[in-house]
Amino acid sequence: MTAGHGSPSCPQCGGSLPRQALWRAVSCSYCKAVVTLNTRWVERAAFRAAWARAQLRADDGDWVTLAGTDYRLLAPLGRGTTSEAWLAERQGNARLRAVIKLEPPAAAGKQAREATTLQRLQALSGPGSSYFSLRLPQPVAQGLTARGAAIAVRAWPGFWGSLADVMALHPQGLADPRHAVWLWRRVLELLDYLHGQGWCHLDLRPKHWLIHPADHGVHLVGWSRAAPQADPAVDLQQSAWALRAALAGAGEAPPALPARCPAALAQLLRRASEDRDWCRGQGAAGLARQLSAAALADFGPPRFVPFDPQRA
Ligand SMILES: Nc1ncnc2c1ncn2[C@@H]1O[C@H](COP(=O)(O)OP(=O)(O)OP(=O)(O)O)[C@@H](O)[C@H]1O
Repeated sequence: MTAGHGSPSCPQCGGSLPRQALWRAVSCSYCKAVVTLNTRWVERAAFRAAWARAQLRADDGDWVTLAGTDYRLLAPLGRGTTSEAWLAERQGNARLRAVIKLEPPAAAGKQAREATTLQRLQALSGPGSSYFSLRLPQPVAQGLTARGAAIAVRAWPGFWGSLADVMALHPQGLADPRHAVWLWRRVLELLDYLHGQGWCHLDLRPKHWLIHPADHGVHLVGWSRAAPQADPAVDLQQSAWALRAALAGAGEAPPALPARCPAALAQLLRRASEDRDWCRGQGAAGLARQLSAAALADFGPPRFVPFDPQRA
């Protein structure tokens, strides 16, 4: 604490300090506290101890080194045909929770494409970009590791599992068709933004829908096939098929909508999944409006229906 141009004073007892306190540590002659007023001064021993802690690598557990940085693998999250997704923690000074997808080395090219796509999606600017950039995967690193090709994205808190995981728990299909409404609405909102920016996802299978039960959120993963200047109606149709499958349950091909799915929602899902030209005419925003109207007709005014993936 300095009083203008006067002599500095001790922040602990208010006693006056020698001027050297402005650039180095001094001992207060009144209260004996070791004090410096230099905000850029760091004690060597404390800095070294902090640096050593940041470099610490426990010997237990699983590790991968990706793009020169160590990641500790914390828990498996899911599996694809040849891939494993892991919750991981980046080590070092800037710790970060990430999801790492490990695949055989031959997938490196596909993962590089996915990383480039994700960077381009994060760089989009326009109405809604700051909001939707948080709902799209944020790439952290990509490259080869000792365990194969890897891509890391920031982890989303609150994620439960994929829609495919929900379906595996419910071979008879979702018991409450009202959940189809928020699931589809979340994806249509994202598609409306994405299509408006000229991009399509092109692989909206249920395993790419990540579910956040508490806030009725859906995040999309699996961006390796995404492309600019494609037909947005493909995404709209695929999203409708994914929901038909979730409502119908396993073993139905093509998924037949069960009797518990009420008329307006069933008719909309049938049309959207089977009529690509109609989807193109509607666009994601048009489908979202149709969904609101169907939900009102079938279930009455909107209300929050808690989603428990175990009992849905
Ligand atoms: N970012 C993520 N966060 C949480 N889980 C994820 C994430 N990415 C993937 N997963 C989990 O891993 C599973 C498999 O992932 P994905 O479908 O992307 O792999 P894949 O089928 O091998 O790859 P691709 O779809 O590119 O062919 C997903 O269903 C999901 O459970």
